[in-house]
Amino acid sequence: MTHTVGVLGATGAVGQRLIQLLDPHPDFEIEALTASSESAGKPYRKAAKWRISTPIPDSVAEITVAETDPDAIPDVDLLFSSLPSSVGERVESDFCEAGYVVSSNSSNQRMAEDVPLVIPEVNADHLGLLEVQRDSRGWDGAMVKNPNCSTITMVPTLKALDEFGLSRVHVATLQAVSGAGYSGVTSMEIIDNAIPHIGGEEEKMESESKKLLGSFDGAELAAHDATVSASCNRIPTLDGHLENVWAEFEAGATVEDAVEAMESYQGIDLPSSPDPLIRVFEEPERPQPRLDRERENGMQICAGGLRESETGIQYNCLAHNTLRGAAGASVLNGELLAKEGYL
Ligand SMILES: NC(=O)C1=CN([C@@H]2O[C@H](COP(=O)(O)OP(=O)(O)OC[C@H]3O[C@@H](n4cnc5c(N)ncnc54)[C@H](OP(=O)(O)O)[C@@H]3O)[C@@H](O)[C@H]2O)C=CC1
Ligand SMILES: N[C@@H](CC(=O)OP(=O)(O)O)C(=O)O
Repeated sequence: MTHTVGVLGATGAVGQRLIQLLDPHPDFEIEALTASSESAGKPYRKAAKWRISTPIPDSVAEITVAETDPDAIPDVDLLFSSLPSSVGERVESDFCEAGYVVSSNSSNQRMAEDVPLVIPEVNADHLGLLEVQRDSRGWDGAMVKNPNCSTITMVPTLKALDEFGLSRVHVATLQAVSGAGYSGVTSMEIIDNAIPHIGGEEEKMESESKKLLGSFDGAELAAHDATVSASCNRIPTLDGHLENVWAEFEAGATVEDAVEAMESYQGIDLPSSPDPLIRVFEEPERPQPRLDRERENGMQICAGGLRESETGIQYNCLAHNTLRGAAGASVLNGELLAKEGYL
């Protein structure tokens, strides 16, 4: 069954990635695009500075961009939101109140108690929080969030390893410039350089991971009790976040155990979910951003360099930050909402 969809913030970097994924999608048909007042009223091809290497799809080129307002768009089954979080904070709830189901990539409300933060292959059951959300907020619509791109890169591997009793995680990231948006980091700042600070990123990785790995009893969500410590760094790659992880466990785990747990980790049957979810490399120098970010349409999680450290297992992981980590993550959540009958 085909569902009609719209994109809030459609002219932006993540909005364009959403359109790239939704235009050929088997189950979704784009009917509404919104942006700021500057863009509203223009055909999409004029409002958006298209910066993706595949051409702007014919299906959206002539759609008139609407104001980001529930009264300005047609009645579609599902909205994807890639608004700046300050704007999302202000308007996303209005759409939910007006009856829209919103799959959002923006960071606002990710940690709210009644908002499911979901990676479908990790915690699809947390979608049950939508019943709690509808009761508490009196909405006909619903809001589901995907996590931060750095968090998405690491958490599927941690979930696979949690069978050994995850107790402590340290992670250091090497994040691509696209995570900061098209104008986020200037060339003078990043060429021949690395920046050991990304505002708010470490706190997001630490808190979002524990929510994602937590358990939902049908009424409340309990965060995982592992401690997570993150150090986030920007490097001059275009796309693909690479992360160095040190994981500690209550039970012992060998490298062979960890490889087996990651390779055999069961994903989920959704159109955008890869099989296998996690690709584990034997070559110690992989994964690498340039070589591995596009695997499985940019949706696979890659891992490698596994070794037994003094405290547990050390490894590297990588994912495409604007596909698996942003637009693709929202589309996957949309597919899950459709499968679970929320549309
Ligand atoms: N998880 C991840 O890897 C990533 C997540 N993100 C997150 O995704 C979101 C979007 O990021 P990105 O695409 O880079 O941002 P952009 O700045 O490229 O795009 C923002 C979009 O929101 C619209 N917009 C801006 N202000 C308003 C407003 N006041 N009212 C309505 N619409 C508005 C813009 O429209 P207009 O063109 O008219 O200005 C544009 O469509 C952010 O929350 C960001 O933090 C971003 C990158 C990666
Ligand atoms: N902060 C991420 C991208 C981002 O915007 O994250 P979030 O979705 O949490 O706002 C990066 O710089 O790579």
